[in-house]
Amino acid sequence: MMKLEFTKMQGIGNDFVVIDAYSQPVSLTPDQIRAISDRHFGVGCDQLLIVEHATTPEAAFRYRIFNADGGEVEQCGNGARCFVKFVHDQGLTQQREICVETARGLIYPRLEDNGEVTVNMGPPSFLPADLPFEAETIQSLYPLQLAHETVEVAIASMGNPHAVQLVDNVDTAPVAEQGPQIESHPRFPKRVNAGFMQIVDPHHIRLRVFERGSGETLACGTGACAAVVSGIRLGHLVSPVRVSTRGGELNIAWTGGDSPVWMTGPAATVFTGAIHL
Ligand SMILES: N[C@@H](CCC[C@H](N)C(=O)O)C(=O)O
Repeated sequence: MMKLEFTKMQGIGNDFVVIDAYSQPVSLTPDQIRAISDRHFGVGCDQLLIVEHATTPEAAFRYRIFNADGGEVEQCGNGARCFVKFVHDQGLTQQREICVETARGLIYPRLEDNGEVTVNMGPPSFLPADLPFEAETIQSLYPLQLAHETVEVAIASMGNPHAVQLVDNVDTAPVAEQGPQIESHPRFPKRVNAGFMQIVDPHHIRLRVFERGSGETLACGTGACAAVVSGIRLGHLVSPVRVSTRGGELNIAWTGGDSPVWMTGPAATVFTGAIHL
């Protein structure tokens, strides 16, 4: 039996089990990740994050992201902010601006004086092949056939794939019914995160996200970036945009084109512990 120490963290209610594999070697199987993530039989989290040594000289750390279903994914916005707080609190670095390696390249989070974290999330992509999404042409909205209706989605990659639809009211949006259908729609061969965005005004949206591999979460950082860049591209939003989720608020800024998306928000430690695997 293995005893594994962990830190439980959250970024506006999107919760994480964070493992330090920088100070000692740790390797987990998908079954172990599912067991730790389980809310009844394990610790419980939306994603498990593993902090490791970088494999490239530019980066100070590498961090790997696993959904609660055990699958490894490319990017995680709320996780990136928790990662920065984690490496500071553990004394693994004194640097406030950190170059971090992820499965989809380098990102640059910065710990602000007020304790919030700003992350340069890199530029978005709207190319179907980058999600991937099966489409013949590049469009700003794509019709998607579901079991009982057709919805229109904007697609965006923030390193990980997102399909965002506009809704009149997020409180009554059919997230539980449509979320799983969109997540596993055959036109998204690697599945997708399904966002439901309500425009409040050009600088404010409300958002719910049914996440690939985790179900609906209280917030999704990359989902917030994808929703804002899609809303700007569709002419509904103007940067910067305040994103209200069920777990809290993020600020997202994007000046268009190949410029990076900037995300600012909080990150918090909930408790530390050890689990026997
Ligand atoms: N909660 C995250 C996104 C985590 C990964 C996502 N479920 C995926 O499969 O791409 C965030 O804050 O961005």
